[in-house]
Amino acid sequence: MDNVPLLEVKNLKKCYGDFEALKGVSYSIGSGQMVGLIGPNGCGKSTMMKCICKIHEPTSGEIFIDGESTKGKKASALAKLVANVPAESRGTFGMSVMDLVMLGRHPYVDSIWWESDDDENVAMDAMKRFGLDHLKDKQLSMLSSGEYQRAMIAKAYVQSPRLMLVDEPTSHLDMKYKLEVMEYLQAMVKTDMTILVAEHDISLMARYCDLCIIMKKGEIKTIGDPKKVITEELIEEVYEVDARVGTDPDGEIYILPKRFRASNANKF
Ligand SMILES: Nc1ncnc2c1ncn2[C@@H]1O[C@H](COP(=O)(O)OP(=O)(O)OP(=O)(O)O)[C@@H](O)[C@H]1O
Repeated sequence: MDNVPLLEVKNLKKCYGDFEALKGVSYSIGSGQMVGLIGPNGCGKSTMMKCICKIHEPTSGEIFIDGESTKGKKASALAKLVANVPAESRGTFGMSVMDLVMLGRHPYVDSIWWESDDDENVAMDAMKRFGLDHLKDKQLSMLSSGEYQRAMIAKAYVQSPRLMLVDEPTSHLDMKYKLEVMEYLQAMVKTDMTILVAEHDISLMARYCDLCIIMKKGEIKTIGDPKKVITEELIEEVYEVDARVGTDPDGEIYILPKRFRASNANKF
């Protein structure tokens, strides 16, 4: 099924009561791509991800992953296709890094037996890949934000999904760990996984994404190569700020916000 998109979203609508958070969104993306979901706070990025992994049921529309509709799919079957890394919100329960990563194997675990040695080997391999082996027994509550983010991504990785959804992975991280997380995501994309990542750091997205989906108020404004579609005009239209979009000597673009004209702070 070579021509089947890895993810196809067809006329997706999601309402919370009377409020339309997604207003009939359609797009498709291929496999082995890093796709950035970009847009202002509240534009519907997390809602989109929650509909794709069925944390929320869409109000209408349909989603296909690798040609299979998510409608009526059991959670365990869906979890073999799509893994979700939510925005950081730590539970306070006393789970270790190993416990968390092993949770990612649950779609593969027989309902009667506990995880097998194979599951444990997969988890250990993931912890090595993500530089977590020395933290195996550490409580999640004691991890730095960078370590926690790597642990969450390792948990999603051991699900062996075709599609990984990653919501604001770098929001608590310094510049070094932002780059590190993006490098890990890029390494997984090279194994033919598709990653849909929602992020507010547009310069980072422009650098790492093959494609970006720019949203505003529950709709898609544009989809395309970030180096082509991210312009000063687009930033002004979507974010209502003046910004400079420049190109560095390596050909990477960067975005420098300058002014929010309609800010209430002006009346302060
Ligand atoms: N469970 C919910 N019940 C009611 N309204 C919701 C719910 N979840 C989200 N919303 C609303 O839907 C809109 C989209 O929210 P969503 O979290 O998808 O935005 P977002 O683009 O991910 O924002 P951010 O960048 O701030 O994370 C917002 O107006 C939000 O208040």
